[in-house]
Amino acid sequence: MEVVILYLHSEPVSSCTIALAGNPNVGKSTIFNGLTGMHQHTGNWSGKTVSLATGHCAVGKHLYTFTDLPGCYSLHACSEEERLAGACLRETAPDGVLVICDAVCLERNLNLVLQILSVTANVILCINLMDQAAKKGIHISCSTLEKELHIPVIGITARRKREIRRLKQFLDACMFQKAIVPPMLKKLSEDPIPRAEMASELYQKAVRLEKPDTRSFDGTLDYLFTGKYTGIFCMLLLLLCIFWITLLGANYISSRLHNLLFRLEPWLYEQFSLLLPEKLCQLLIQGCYRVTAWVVSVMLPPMALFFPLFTLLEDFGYLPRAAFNMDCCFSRCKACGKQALTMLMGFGCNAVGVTGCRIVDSPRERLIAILTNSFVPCNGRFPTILVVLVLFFTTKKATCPLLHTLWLALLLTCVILFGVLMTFFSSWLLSKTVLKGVPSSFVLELPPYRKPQICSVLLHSVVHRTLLVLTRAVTAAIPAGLLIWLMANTMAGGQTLLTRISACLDPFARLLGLDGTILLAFILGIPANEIVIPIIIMAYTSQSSLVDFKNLSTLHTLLLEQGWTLSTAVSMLIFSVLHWPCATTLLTIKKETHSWKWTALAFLLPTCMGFLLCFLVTCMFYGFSCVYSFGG
Ligand SMILES: Nc1nc2c(ncn2[C@@H]2O[C@H](COP(=O)(O)OP(=O)(O)OP(=O)(O)O)[C@@H](O)[C@H]2O)c(=O)[nH]1
Ligand SMILES: [Mg+2]
Repeated sequence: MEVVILYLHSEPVSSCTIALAGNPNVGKSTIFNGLTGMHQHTGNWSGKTVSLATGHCAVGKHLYTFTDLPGCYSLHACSEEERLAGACLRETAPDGVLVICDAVCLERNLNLVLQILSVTANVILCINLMDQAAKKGIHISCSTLEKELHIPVIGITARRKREIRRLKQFLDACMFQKAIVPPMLKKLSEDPIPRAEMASELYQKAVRLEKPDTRSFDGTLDYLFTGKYTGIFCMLLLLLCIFWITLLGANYISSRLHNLLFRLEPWLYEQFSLLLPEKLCQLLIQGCYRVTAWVVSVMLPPMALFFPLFTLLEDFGYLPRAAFNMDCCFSRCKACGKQALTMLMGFGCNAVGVTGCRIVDSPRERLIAILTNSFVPCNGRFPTILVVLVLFFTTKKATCPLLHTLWLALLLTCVILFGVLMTFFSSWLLSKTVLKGVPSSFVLELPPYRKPQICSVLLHSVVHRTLLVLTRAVTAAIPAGLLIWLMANTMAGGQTLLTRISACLDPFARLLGLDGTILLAFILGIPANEIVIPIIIMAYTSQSSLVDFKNLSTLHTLLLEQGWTLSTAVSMLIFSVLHWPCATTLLTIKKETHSWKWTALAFLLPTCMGFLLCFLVTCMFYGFSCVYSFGG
């Protein structure tokens, strides 16, 4: 067969659309972010991108619109992501398709390239991860592939900025040249068996292996991280380390930030009082500002540390190994092992975890994953859990701060494990009742370990992820602060409105080992969980606005005065893990399930379980106290 490469020059147009397609985890979103300056989620595991994202970039005289597609192994829709990617390529017919391949496993990736060629000829092939291939002694000849496939081919390392610039220039040079794919090649690409043979043939021609890939390092790590006994142990150890480092750092930053923000308050009050009436000043400063300052000082430091540490593990390729370790537990609950990944995403933010459930293919299992995502506490619930742990489960005078934080991290790990166990239990419960069915089989790809990009992880996690969550929390805190202030300052029948509502809720809350104020704080905390503790403090104090307790022991005394006991603290911990999801998560659940019925179940399931467990624990404490007093 005579090979003729023919690029037809078409009329230059000022704008064009390019879809980024490829197998999962080959660096499509990394390239998309590099080209458009956007911040799509990247990480070393398959299936992060679950919906289409669009971004723009100008090169020379042309404006390009890029679409980041979910990763797919084939265009024949087996999963929701594959259906979405296939539909985008076939139906929206972009001006060009930039197919990204992983240089380390090119043969498998070429199969999709050939399949895309049977749909469109406007294909540009980008072989990414050339740095990883070079490390493994894999040499790829782009010119051979160009000659064989009749399309432009470029090899890059997307993590390097200059390589992205090179890709832009390359795209601009090729986009307005139309490649003619020989009909023979197109025809062969349509049939799966000849296509696989052709992919293998192409691979043999274009790839030269310098040394055999022994993978000893990856093998040893996998032996540890996925071993029958060592896997779970390593997982717990890593979780403990993450919490320990987070708590150590957060303690220090939090207290400094707290001092700074609360020192600023009198000055702000003075400035505002020059311009506004006194009541309005109180509303703005003692209402909005105090709650916001609390949320920022308590929430920002742990998030700014937890997110980067978690992302480093994600970038390294650990997350799918953790999912692998938890797979058998999920399959025993008749749920999908991929749910472990969405559960891990839920630690950062339950709303993100719920959207991530799109990676679960079976609709039944996806619903289970969505409904149980809020059983693991998100970052917003950590402050409440931490305050209770510090006040009721640690010694007041810590001789060694390092050990004290380690003990606290251990307790926090136990609370998280409780959340994980409840996820297993509720998944099992759902699969035995409203969502009966057999667990589907699925393939979870364990990616190779990759060195994390420390700088970009820090930048991405701190600047984008942390600020995003914080902005959301602050947006909820400001109106909540306003509402709390108004309730605490509106008198009804000789009592403040806040006190009256707490009194109404009190009898029911007592059954759960809590009190009316705590229950009200959780209800008012629906917009953002992190404002629960500030509301409790405010309601407990006789002052008309949120107090700034100078240190935690002042708070401890305040809580003891209000009748808090060990039973209250345990119920508080249980209820912090098991209660309704926040407003953002509920809206996301509605968006994902398109059903108010499932959204209501997502609200009721953790709430009812929380009520039940709190009630049982309270009965137990009551029983113990009766026996003790009888014995005494
Ligand atoms: N070493 C190295 N790592 C890279 C390169 N390009 C991407 N990565 C890493 O590969 C991982 C996957 O990148 P993503 O951009 O999330 O991949 P994706 O194809 O969008 O993945 P899905 O959305 O899950 O299909 C990330 O950890 C990136 O940091 C590269 O050129 N070299
Ligand atoms: Mg992606």
